[in-house]
Amino acid sequence: MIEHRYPEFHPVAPLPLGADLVAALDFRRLPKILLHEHLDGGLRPASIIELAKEQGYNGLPTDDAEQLAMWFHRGAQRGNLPEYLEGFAHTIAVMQTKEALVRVAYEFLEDMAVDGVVYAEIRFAPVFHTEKGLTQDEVVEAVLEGLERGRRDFGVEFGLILCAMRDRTDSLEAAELAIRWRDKGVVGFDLAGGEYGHPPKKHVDAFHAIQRANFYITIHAGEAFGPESIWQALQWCGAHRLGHGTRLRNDIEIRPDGSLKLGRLAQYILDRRIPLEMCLSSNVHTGACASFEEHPFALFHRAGFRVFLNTDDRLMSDTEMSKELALATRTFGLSLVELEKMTMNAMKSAFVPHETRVDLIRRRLLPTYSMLFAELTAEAFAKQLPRNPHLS
Ligand SMILES: O=c1[nH]cnc2c1ncn2[C@H]1C[C@H](O)[C@@H](CO)O1
Ligand SMILES: [Zn+2]
Repeated sequence: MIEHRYPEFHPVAPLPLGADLVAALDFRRLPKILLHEHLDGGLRPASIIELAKEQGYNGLPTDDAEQLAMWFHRGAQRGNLPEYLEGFAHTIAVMQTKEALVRVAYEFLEDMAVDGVVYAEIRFAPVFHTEKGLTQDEVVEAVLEGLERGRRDFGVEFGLILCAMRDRTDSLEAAELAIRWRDKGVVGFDLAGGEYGHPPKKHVDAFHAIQRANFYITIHAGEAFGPESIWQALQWCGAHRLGHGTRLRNDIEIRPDGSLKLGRLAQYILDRRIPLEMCLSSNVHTGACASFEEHPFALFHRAGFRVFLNTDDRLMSDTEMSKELALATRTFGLSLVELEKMTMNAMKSAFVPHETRVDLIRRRLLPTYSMLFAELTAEAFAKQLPRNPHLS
C-alpha cells in the first residue's frame, strides 16, 4: 500500500518554487518514464556507421557520425510525416542481423539510463527486420535479449511494444506475434506509419485479436490526421492509449472568456482518463504543430487530461527525455508539481502489471521527487533570507 499520495505527500508543495529555480534544474536528475519511443528512431549515429560496415550496407549519406546525426535531423524537419519517416530506411537497413538488434536494444537502455529514464516502453515493427533471413520471432527474441542485458547492466525497466504498419495488410500477423511474446517482455501492440489515408479501422481484425487476448493497445492517432482518426482508434479498435492525440485540439473550443467547450470525443477522453502520449519536438518536426508555443500539451494538461511527454524518435528529432521536459518547462512555465504529476500520469498508463507500476512509483519516483522538492525549497528559502528583517 502506498502511504503517501500526490499532492499531500509533499508538505512543501504550497511554497512558491519559482519557475527560475525549476528551469535551472538538471533535468537528467528527474526520474522519468518514457512510453513512446521507436527502437529504429533512437540509434546512436556512430553505431549506425559501424553496423552499416558490418552488414555491408552502402546507402548511408556520410560516414561521419556528427554529419549523419545532422542529416537525420535535417531530413526530419520538413514539416510532414511522410518525409519525417524517410530516414527510417537507413536505420532499418542496419538492423537486419541478430547481433545488430541485440546491440541496438542494449545501447537503447544504456542511453535511457544516462537520460534518467527508469522505465521505458520501446516500440518497433518486426516485419521490417527480416531482409537477411531472420524470422519475425527471431527478431523479437534478439531485441528482447538486448533489452534484458540492458536491464541487468543499467537498471532500467522496460516493456516492448510491437507495431503493425498502417499501410500494410499484415497487421493480424503482427498482433498474433505480439500475443505470442506477451509473457516474455512484450507488453502491447501499436499501429504506426503514415496516418493520412490509412484509417485505423482497416486493421480492426488485428485489434479484435488483441482485445480477445485481454492484451494492450496503443495507436498513433491525431498526429497527421484529425479527430476522426482518434475516434476510430478508440471506438473501432479499442485503444487503451493514444500515440500523440495532438489534433484532439480540433475538438476543443476556447470561448472568449477563456473557458473550454469540449466536443463529445474530447469529453470522453477526459472522462475515461485515456492517456495521451505527447511528443513536442516530433510534432513540430512533422508539422502536427506550427511551433512549441502553439502545441496543445499545456492546454490538455491544465484541462485535466491524462497527458505526459515522450521523445518519439530521439535520433530524427535530436532529443531525449531531459530535453523534452526542459523544453516544456521553459515554454509553458511548468512547476515541479506539474512535472511530477505528468510523470505519475505516465507511470499509471504503462502496460506493465499494476503491482510493477506501484512498485516503481514507491521505489523510483516518490523518493527522488521528495528529495528534489526539499532541495528546491531550501534554495527558495535561501533566496528569501536577505529580505527577512529579523535576520538582518
Ligand atoms: O511519429 C511517428 N508516427 C508514425 N509512425 C512513426 C513515427 N515514428 C516512427 N514511426 C514508424 C517508422 C518506424 O519504422 C515504425 C516502427 O517503429 O514506426
Ligand atoms: Zn511514434
